[in-house]
Amino acid sequence: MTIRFTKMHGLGNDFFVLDLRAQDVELTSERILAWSDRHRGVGFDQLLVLEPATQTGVDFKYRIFNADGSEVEHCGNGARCVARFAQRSSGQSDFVCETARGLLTLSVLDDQQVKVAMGIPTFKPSEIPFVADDAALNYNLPLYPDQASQIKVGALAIGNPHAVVWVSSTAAAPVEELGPILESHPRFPNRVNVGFAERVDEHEINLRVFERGVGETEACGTGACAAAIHGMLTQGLVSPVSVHLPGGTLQIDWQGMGEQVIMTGPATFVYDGELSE
Ligand SMILES: N[C@H](CCC[C@H](N)C(=O)O)C(=O)O
Repeated sequence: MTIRFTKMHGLGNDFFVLDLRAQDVELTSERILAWSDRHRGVGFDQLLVLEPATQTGVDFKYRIFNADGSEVEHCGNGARCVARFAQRSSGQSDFVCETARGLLTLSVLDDQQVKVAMGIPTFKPSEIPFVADDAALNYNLPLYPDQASQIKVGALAIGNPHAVVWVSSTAAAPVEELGPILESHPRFPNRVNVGFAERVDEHEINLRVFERGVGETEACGTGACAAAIHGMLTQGLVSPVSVHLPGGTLQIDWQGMGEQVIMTGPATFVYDGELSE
């Protein structure tokens, strides 16, 4: 059989876009892992799947799988890419898509940047999920079972779980060392995306993200939202916040608790491909 896909990226966070509204392909772990392999397959950080909408007033369903095959709740860079992907075939510029954790509103702007209403962030431990008696802006997390060393983290969810660590320099941040430890920390029962953020000024931060199920990526849209939001609450950041990631910059707007967080940034087509299986 021939499987049609499109390679895209959001600031270097790269995707395999599969439109199952137009073809019938069974998604198995074996297939996802084979496709994500950067040496034997196509290679990607996430697989983005479009499926027919299951509710009225929605344009399509949007599912996300990490390179390790895990299905997850949200992908911000991916949302911008599926908006431009859907625009290419429909001519529409505004979409409502359903995800595992709710509805997203996507708008392709005249300059081909994409604006996404990413949902309402939560700090409730049970909704992240994160093991804690009460919600707090920061937690002192023992890094190892011996409790010898602790690290101060913020914990919140943008549909998907995020830990935020503030550092003096993202360039010198221990991403490779602490990323995997925090990603699989027992206090995050579903694992977690780990952001290392540096405050530049009240409207700018630098950010590197060790993503759950992938490792460090060039950019992370939900991670940018999580760091900007946490920074507005604890680092004196003021909306809008420009988040500088290794792959480029995203703009994050947020007006406070209970409000949608809005992300704006690019989405890029790389090529259309076919796999024969
Ligand atoms: N690794 C994430 C999913 C992709 C998020 C990221 N690529 C984005 O742009 O938000 C997770 O396991 O929740």
